[in-house]
Amino acid sequence: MPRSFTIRVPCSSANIGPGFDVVGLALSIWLELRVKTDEAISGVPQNCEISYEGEGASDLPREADSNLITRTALYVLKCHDIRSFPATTFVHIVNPIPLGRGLGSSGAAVVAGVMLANSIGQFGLSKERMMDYCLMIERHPDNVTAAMMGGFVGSYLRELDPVDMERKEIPLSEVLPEPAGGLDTGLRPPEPPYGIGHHIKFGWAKEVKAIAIIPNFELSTANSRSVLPKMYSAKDMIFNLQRLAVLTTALTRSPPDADLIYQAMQDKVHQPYRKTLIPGLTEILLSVTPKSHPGLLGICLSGAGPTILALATHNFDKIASEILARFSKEGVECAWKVLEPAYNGAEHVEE
Ligand SMILES: Nc1ncnc2c1ncn2[C@@H]1O[C@H](COP(=O)(O)OP(=O)(O)OP(=O)(O)O)[C@@H](O)[C@H]1O
Ligand SMILES: N[C@@H](CCO)C(=O)O
Repeated sequence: MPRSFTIRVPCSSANIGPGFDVVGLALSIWLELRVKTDEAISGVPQNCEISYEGEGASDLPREADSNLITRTALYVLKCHDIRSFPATTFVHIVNPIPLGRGLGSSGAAVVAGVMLANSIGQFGLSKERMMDYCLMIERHPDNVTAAMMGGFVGSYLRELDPVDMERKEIPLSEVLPEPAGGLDTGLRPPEPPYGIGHHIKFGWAKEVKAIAIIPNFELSTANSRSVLPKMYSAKDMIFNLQRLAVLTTALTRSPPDADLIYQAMQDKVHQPYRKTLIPGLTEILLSVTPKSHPGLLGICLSGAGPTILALATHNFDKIASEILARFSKEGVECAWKVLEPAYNGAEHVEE
C-alpha cells in the first residue's frame, strides 16, 4: 500500500560549556523528511529518489548511497537483511539546520536516517534501540541523544564487554560504506550491541531561551576535535565536573540564578583550544555577562562551533548585537535566532 509520512528531527546544541560530549539541548529548528512510498518499481538506484531544499541544497548528494540520511537508513535496512529500499521511496528533505556550525546537523541527519529505515521497514524499534544504530555512526552521544529524545539531556556510553566493544568500534567505513570502491561487500553489516548509550532528561526552566549566533563559515566537527588535547590535567577536569554538576540543576530552577549559571557554564576542556579556529572566540565569550547585559544567564560555544549559544530570559536583541559586533570586528558576519527547547525530540507522523 502506498504510504505517506513525515519525520521531524530537531537541531541540538552540545556541551553547553562544561558538558563536553555529555550534555545536549534539542532546539527548535527541525529537519523534515516528507516521505512517500509506491509499490511500482521506479528503477532508481537503491529504489530511493531524493529531492532537497534548504541548507546544503546546492552541494549535498542526492544519491541514496551517498547522502548521510539515506546511507544511514540503508545501514539499518541492511542490518535487517534488506539491501535497498523495499518499496520505491521518495524522500523530500527540508533542511533549515545550518551545516557544520555546531547545531547538530549531522546528528539530526543520522537520527532522521534511522527513523526513516524504522518506518520504511516497519521494524517497530524503540527510540532506545534506534539510539544504538545512531551511536554506531555518530560516536559521541550528546547531539544524537538530544535530537532523538528531545529536551536537555545528559548521556554516557556504557562500558561494553570486549565482544560488544569490538562490534561498536568497527571502522565507520564498514557501517556506512562509500558508494564507489567502498567496503559494501554484500554482507550483512555489523549490528549494534544493545544499550550502547544511556541518558537522562533534565528539567528546564521555561523562561530560559537560547540565542544562537551563527557565523557565516563552516567548521567541521572533525576539524574542531583535531585541536583538542589527548590528556587533561586533574585540575581542569575537576573544574568542569564541578560546574556541570551545578549547571544541570541550576537550569531547572525558576527564577534562574544568573550568577550561578554564568559561572557554571565556564569550560576548560574544549573552548580554550578551539579559539584558534574561531576568530575572537575568547573575547566573545567574555563580552557579555549578567551584569553588563541583564537577562543573560550564560554563554558558550555551541557544539564544535562556530555558533555561539547565549542562554537568556530577556534582552535578546542587546545580547545578540554585542556578539554580532564582536564577530564583525573579526570580519565574520552572522545570523541570529532565539530558539526554544524542542522537548519531544524526533517524531514520525503517518498521514
Ligand atoms: N540534511 C543533511 N543531509 C545530508 N548530509 C547532512 C545533512 N546535514 C548534515 N549533513 C552532513 O553532516 C556534515 C556536518 O556535520 P558536522 O558534524 O561537521 O557539523 P554539525 O553536525 O553541523 O555540527 P556539530 O556536530 O558541532 O553540532 C555536513 O557537511 C554533511 O556532510
Ligand atoms: N561534543 C561534540 C559535539 C559536536 O558534535 C564536540 O564538541 O566535538
